[in-house]
Amino acid sequence: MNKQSETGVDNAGPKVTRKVSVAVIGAGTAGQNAFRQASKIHDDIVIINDGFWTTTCIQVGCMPSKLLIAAAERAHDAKSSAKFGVHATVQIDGKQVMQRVRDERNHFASYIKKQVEGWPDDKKIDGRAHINKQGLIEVNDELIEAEQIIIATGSSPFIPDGWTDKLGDTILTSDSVFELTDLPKSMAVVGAGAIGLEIAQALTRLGVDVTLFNRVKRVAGLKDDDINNKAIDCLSGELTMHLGSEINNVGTQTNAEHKAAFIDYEDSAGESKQWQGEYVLVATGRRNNIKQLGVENLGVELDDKNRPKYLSKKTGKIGDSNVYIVGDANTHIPLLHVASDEGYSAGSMVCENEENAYIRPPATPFSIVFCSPQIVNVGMSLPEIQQDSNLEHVIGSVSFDNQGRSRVMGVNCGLLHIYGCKKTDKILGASMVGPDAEYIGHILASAITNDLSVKDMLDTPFYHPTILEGLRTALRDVQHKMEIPYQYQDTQKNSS
Ligand SMILES: Cc1cc2nc3c(=O)[nH]c(=O)nc-3n(C[C@H](O)[C@H](O)[C@H](O)COP(=O)(O)OP(=O)(O)OC[C@H]3O[C@@H](n4cnc5c(N)ncnc54)[C@H](O)[C@@H]3O)c2cc1C
Ligand SMILES: NC(=O)c1ccc[n+]([C@@H]2O[C@H](COP(=O)([O-])OP(=O)(O)OC[C@H]3O[C@@H](n4cnc5c(N)ncnc54)[C@H](O)[C@@H]3O)[C@@H](O)[C@H]2O)c1
Repeated sequence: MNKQSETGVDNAGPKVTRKVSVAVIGAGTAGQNAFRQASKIHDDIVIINDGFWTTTCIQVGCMPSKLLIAAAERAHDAKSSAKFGVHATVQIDGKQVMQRVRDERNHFASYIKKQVEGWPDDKKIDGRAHINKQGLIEVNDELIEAEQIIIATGSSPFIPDGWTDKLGDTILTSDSVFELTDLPKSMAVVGAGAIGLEIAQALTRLGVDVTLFNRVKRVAGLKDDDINNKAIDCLSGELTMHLGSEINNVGTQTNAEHKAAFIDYEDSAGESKQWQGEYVLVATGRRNNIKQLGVENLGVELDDKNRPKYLSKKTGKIGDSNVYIVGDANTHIPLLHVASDEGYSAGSMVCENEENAYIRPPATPFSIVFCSPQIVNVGMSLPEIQQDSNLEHVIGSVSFDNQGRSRVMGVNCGLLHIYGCKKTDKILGASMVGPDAEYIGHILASAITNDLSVKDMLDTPFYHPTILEGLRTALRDVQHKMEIPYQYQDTQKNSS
């Protein structure tokens, strides 16, 4: 990877301190997997990481957010049990809630720490890497020449220009919110993507006065309008949302000796308003950590959104170079299981027997937002399907508002759309808001990955009474709309 030796240009600068077969930059999920895999073959390998060695997912991402949601669900169940004739008094100890989030997070982190501690010290470098003009990796006082480089530098919260200064210590992101030692009284959450929705609802359920802002009338980036509208409908019962609002200014002001954050915004009707409260959690998206890294010095071209061009979605390889960009760093699908698979594949690719490497196929697109009811997307989105005129599609649908088991459990709000292909009897994709969506999503993802037909799925048993029977109703609707007469039986309509 040393451009100096390729070009023959003499470099009067510092000398290379080590030469390695493989350098992994970033020790999150993707980087650690790549390192573990590549270490099976290569001994001259190095992994460089800036910050904690325990992964974003465990430290500030998936795990602490789900721990907060777990507490919120307990509070919600207790508070909403009166309709079952069960009356409970709920007292929320904010300090204990936040302490458990961190204690359990640290418990998960300790396993990763232990693994990393087991790696030889001379293969780990704690520091921020930069790739210099010669294509060499600069980190601390080292200059490393690597034959192959795996970049797994992850992503960071995006904060709109100037907000950090204007909001001072009232600003929070997902990197800092889980470090709060107590639950605040009030909070604005800006951004109704996965992060904003999950945290806003959890904190609301824990008694925080939360106001959620989003500039478009959409939650969780839903692309199917009916599902989006249903999600807004289900969530708005307990969550104060200003969707389609435009934030014009943010800042702090002192009222009666208390410092408060404020947000000046125009609501969706165009009326100017102000919100005031204790904290502003900025959840306006994440950006890949690549801009400052110097990847252009390795010949990697980035597009105007900092996405690497010529990226193999299977392996993270960039064109025919010896550079791999995996996990959130490549922005392809910034989710944990994808980072994990991509790291594994890149780690296998840099091994000598590349041809025999097991490369996991790109996963079927699949995402879950753990708000309540959950939001799930699987396979192709509706706009993607609609753009392809060859895909003759039908939309099978089921409402969970009156679905048997959902109603029994008091979680009956939701809608599932399954996009079926008329020509092939296969499932193209699905979008859902509703109870047990995480399980329904997994079944659909498995069906798409394994190329099952709608008939195959309907020939498998659905136990009664389950929320999953709703999936069967939607599949039957798909089959009915496909108008494949030999498959559709009127009698099947009676599901319970
Ligand atoms: C609040 C939150 C909740 C989430 N919930 C979920 C969820 O429920 N399910 C899900 O699938 N996904 C979830 N995600 C996304 C998931 O956490 C990420 O997709 C995943 O952790 C990315 O892993 P990674 O290995 O690509 O990056 P990371 O784990 O971020 O690792 C990157 C590492 O590289 C280091 N680094 C960066 N630049 C340099 C440099 N120049 N030199 C050296 N080191 C560097 C970083 O410090 C970091 O240690 C969530 C994310 C957040 C923030
Ligand atoms: N359950 C999960 O799988 C999970 C959970 C959390 C995070 N994640 C990952 O983290 C990524 C980032 O999540 P995210 O929620 O931060 O980003 P996102 O891009 O999904 O959502 C950001 C939201 O902020 C809004 N927004 C942006 N700028 C705004 C502004 N100035 N004013 C008002 N609204 C604004 C956008 O319209 C969008 O709705 C996700 O794409 C996902 O990959 C996954």
